[in-house]
Amino acid sequence: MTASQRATARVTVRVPAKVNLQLAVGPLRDDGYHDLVNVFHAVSLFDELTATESGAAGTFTVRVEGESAAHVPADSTNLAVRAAEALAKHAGQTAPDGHPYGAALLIRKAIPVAGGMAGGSADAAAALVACDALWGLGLSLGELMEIGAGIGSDVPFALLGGTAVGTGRGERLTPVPVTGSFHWVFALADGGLSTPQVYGECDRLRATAGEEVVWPSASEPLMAALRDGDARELGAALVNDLQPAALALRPSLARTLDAGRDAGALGAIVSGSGPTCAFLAGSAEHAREVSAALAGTGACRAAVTAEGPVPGAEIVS
Ligand SMILES: C[C@](O)(CO)[C@H](O)COP(=O)(O)OP(=O)(O)OC[C@H]1O[C@@H](n2ccc(N)nc2=O)[C@H](O)[C@@H]1O
Ligand SMILES: Nc1ncnc2c1ncn2[C@@H]1O[C@H](COP(=O)(O)OP(=O)(O)OP(=O)(O)O)[C@@H](O)[C@H]1O
Repeated sequence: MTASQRATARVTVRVPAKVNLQLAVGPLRDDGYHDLVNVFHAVSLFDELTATESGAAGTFTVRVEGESAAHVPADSTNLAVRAAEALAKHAGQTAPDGHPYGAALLIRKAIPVAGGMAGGSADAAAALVACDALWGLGLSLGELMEIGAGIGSDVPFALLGGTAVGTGRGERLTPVPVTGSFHWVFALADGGLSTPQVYGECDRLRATAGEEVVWPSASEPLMAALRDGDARELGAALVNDLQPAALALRPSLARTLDAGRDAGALGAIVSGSGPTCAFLAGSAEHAREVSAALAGTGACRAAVTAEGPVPGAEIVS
């Protein structure tokens, strides 16, 4: 790429949030992670990330816009910056013409922060796709997923999208066949929950109860519901082993889940590590009804509708 091409180059990537349809938490490993069976589902709540050449060669900057921007770090701890830096390292730090890789990142945030919907991981995935294109690297999806797994367990799925089973710590993915679309309502909460704290609380609750931790496996009824496109069956099969921990740390979520069930949702579950709650509806119209009813109860900060599955991080311009 020439200096003048560099001055104008700009890549924008759209990346979805996720909800976990089944989050089965297995034993705690020696490295501090848990082995999982994690059925990821990408939904149509999107962050957008634009990467341009940075003013000073070889530097990385980030700016965050959106309602919750104040809660997202705008420095080198931002997961999007960490991902871009990891990609530059993978590519040998400098372009073939000797120009050091760098990028100015702009994130337009719509995914709730620390909400259990993998917003930070989504931005990391978007940065990988955007910088790969900006720098003309042409890495494969598999290569980007491998670099992403070094940033966070949820990052490979944000690249892949759709619906997929994650094993290991959630980074080893197998796509799951799905018929049609599912309609969701997400109840957004005030403030977030820390993922390590929720896993820690899960361990603590299990130890206190003397619960035997079994090796997780994928739920057959869940897989059948996805294959058949059956929202009622899917609603009944949703399961999240982190839910008791999220409820213990944020007891008000029990009221949010009840409010969604009372509003007619086919399934109600805490999304990942929470505190966002996810409700399954039978159609787009039903989702709008559940969303309006939920918002009216005051049991959440706001309710939004979305559908899934949708593709993973993709270049939009
Ligand atoms: C809750 C989920 O969002 C469900 O998809 C993920 O399991 C969390 O994925 P993530 O936010 O990308 O998490 P990471 O950044 O990889 O790990 C953060 C922390 O979460 C805990 N963690 C995460 C993944 C995993 N399989 N076991 C864990 O115990 C560990 O304490 C880890 O230090
Ligand atoms: N680009 C980013 N967007 C959001 N949070 C970020 C970002 N980079 C770093 N963070 C930090 O990561 C923390 C977790 O944010 P995130 O929104 O990814 O949580 P989450 O959705 O609960 O994650 P997960 O569902 O993957 O467990 C935030 O509190 C924030 O300090």
